Amino acid sequence: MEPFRKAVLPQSLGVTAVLLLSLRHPSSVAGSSASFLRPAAPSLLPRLRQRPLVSAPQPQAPRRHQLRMAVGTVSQDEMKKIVGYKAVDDYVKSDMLVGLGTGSTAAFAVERIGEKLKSGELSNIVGIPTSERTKEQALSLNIPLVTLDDRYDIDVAIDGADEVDPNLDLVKGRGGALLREKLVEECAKEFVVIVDETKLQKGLGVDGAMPVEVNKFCWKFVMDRIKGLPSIKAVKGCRAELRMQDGDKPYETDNQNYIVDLYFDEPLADAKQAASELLGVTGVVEHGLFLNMATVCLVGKPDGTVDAIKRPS
Ligand SMILES: O=C[C@H](O)[C@H](O)[C@H](O)COP(=O)(O)O
Repeated sequence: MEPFRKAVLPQSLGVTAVLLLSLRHPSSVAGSSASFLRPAAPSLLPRLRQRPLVSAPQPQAPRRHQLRMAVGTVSQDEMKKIVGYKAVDDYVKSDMLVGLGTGSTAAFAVERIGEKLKSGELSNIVGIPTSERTKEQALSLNIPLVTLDDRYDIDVAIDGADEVDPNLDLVKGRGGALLREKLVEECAKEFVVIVDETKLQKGLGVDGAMPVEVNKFCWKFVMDRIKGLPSIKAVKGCRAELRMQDGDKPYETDNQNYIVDLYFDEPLADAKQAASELLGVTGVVEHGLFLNMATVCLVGKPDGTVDAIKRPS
């Protein structure tokens, strides 16, 4: 991973230059990024100048370095778009059942599927959305949908993540969709994680909230029990907060549950143990540790290229 410097660049800088460079010198675009950019280039350039077509901002648990940008060329939003489009171009084929993720990065993958269905490049795609907002976006793009109750032979799921460690284990759920995401992504033959480079971490739980979805009933009691779990309370600086929305109202998930966000000053020493202890607490519905699930991670980089990292075997 390249080091980050805290610097803010004008958004207009960069992507145009990188795309022009990529078009003139395709070999300068890393790996399979070249094949991604070449066919899409004529239509991609004008589109990248627009603001991203994502749904209205959702309440998100804060991320410590959310505004951090690498000194480079493309903005964080542009990295998300490039990586979201590439995931669809590389992993989605006609006739597939596709898990549709949630969040600002996954929204670009959904957008690309809609676009390719409309143009006829893809046909007979059926999606399974991981949240109500993804469902709305997919329906607006005329993507046919089913639920897990109808089918669960998912060929590929594409979703963002809040943190990715070197084993491709993840923290997810800062957008509140963790339960449905985990249900869908556990069924997928291929789970493609799409992130910009700022999401790569050496360990899990250190760059912002680690969400836990809990039943509303006796949530304070459940939160206290979570804080007291050996693998949680042992982590330096551990604290727990009920996620709020609009100031003083608890945030509610699509499943009408609450979210307890855990914060730490250092990464979880044993994420597997923490996952198992969390699920042992009555009242915990699901947690945001997605361990041993991702099969590949596509990482959007500040120079407009994409790295593909396979799960270490
Ligand atoms: O609940 C939200 C999901 O887990 C998202 O995949 C995650 O928060 C990443 O979202 P974004 O791509 O907006 O950073």
